[in-house]
Amino acid sequence: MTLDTTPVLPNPVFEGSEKRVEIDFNFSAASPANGLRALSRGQLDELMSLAACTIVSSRTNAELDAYVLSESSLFVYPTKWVLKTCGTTKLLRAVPRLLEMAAELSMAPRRCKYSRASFLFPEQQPFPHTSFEHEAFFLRQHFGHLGNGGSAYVLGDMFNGLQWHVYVADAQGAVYADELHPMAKPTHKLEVCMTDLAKSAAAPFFRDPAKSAAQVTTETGIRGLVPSADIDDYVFEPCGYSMNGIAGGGFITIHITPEDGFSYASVEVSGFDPAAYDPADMVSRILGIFKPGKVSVSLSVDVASSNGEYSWGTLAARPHGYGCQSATCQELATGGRVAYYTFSPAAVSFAAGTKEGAPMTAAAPAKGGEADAPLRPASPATVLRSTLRHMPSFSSLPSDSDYDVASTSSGDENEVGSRLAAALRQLGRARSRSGSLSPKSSIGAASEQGDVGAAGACAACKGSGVAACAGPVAAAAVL
Ligand SMILES: C[S@@+](CC[C@H](N)C(=O)[O-])C[C@H]1O[C@@H](n2cnc3c(N)ncnc32)[C@H](O)[C@@H]1O
Repeated sequence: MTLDTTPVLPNPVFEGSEKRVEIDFNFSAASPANGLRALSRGQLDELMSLAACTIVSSRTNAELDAYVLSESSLFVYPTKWVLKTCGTTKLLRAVPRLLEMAAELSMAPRRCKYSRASFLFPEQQPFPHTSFEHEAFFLRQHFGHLGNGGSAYVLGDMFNGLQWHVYVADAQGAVYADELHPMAKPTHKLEVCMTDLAKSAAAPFFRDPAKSAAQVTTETGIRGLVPSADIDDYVFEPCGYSMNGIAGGGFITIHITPEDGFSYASVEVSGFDPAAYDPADMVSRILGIFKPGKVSVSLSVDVASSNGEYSWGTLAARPHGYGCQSATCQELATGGRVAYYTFSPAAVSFAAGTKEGAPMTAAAPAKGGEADAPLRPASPATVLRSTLRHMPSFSSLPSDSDYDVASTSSGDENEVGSRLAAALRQLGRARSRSGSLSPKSSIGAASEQGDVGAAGACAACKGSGVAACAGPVAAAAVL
């Protein structure tokens, strides 16, 4: 008799990995002075229900309104909308109605950026989050009139760690820092996604009725990440944690799924002066709290520097105890750039000469790491999830008219599904005809555009023995 040794994951599982959309709007003379902040609570509730989540609590200051959601967070500035949701939410379904509500305020979109890491359970996502291609085409239907129609990129290593997906469209095309209105500032963003949290690090995020959310925030070290922030924190029942911290025009937002088997945590630090903190130090402190087995770090800025040099978007040091699996830089067609890194303690083991497949005993645990830090070979379940996550992307695409998914916010999903199926059949035919990348497609071209060589010259990975490194990060990474 053969025993089936495939590990069974708890059911239901929770998809921690978030989808995030950031839309910048233009004011007009007829717009209210507070712009999008004039949207009523009823309107926000309607939008959240389209995205399939609810508002749990809120904080406000002179610059923005911040909402903790049942699944992640919403930030509303006068001209900027940032919605981040996880689970099986339908984030993009809220976009068409948001654009209608903004039009009623005489505001039109100027820029849209959508980003997300790989889903842990992609097969559970609802349309249009069924694939990055579906998401990108959905976005193109609504923002394709901006600038070049939008560009879509996939960064990172397909086999090791999460990949990072980015769609961006900007009415102005490439934007340079020295062309910005004097009052306007580029937005700098650090996003850290972590999986396989150490059990001891995940434990405080299971609800203890004797502890307040504020105690959890302080005792875990979360409060110390941005000490000046006004914090709105929430511990879910029986587990799960979300927080927003706002300070001036910047925010930190943290979301934690502590369940063993699919543990996940994300930390985003956005909108602060880039000189206010060192991203490498921030990453180290975050890893000290969560002690994850896998880490991805995205550093992005939304405009290009005038001379093409960037002081932001590189990590000055590799996190202690972690090795770099991949380092990729993507200059955005709209100006600005995204640098994306994946780290894992395993990479350190390889660097130390541990044989593949042998039990891993990492020489150096993560900063503040403990004996139970998850330094272990991938389990079959992890490999299965990784395989699902890395199903191949399209290498050529049907035309927009073949793929009209603009009306899906209220449309018939079956009909949309049929149209998609037809488009996919056509894609299959086109693919077998050409067998190569369509020149007009930017999706799936990340390795051409984003990876900057493979000569092993990446300072981040030098000597680590990592085969998957995309190469040097714009010659600037000095990990
Ligand atoms: C707090 S939210 C955080 C989402 C975030 N993207 C993440 O996973 O890091 C998800 C966590 O809360 C738990 N949870 C409990 N009640 C929930 C609810 N009503 N809606 C969403 N998540 C809930 C989930 O099981 C999960 O552990």
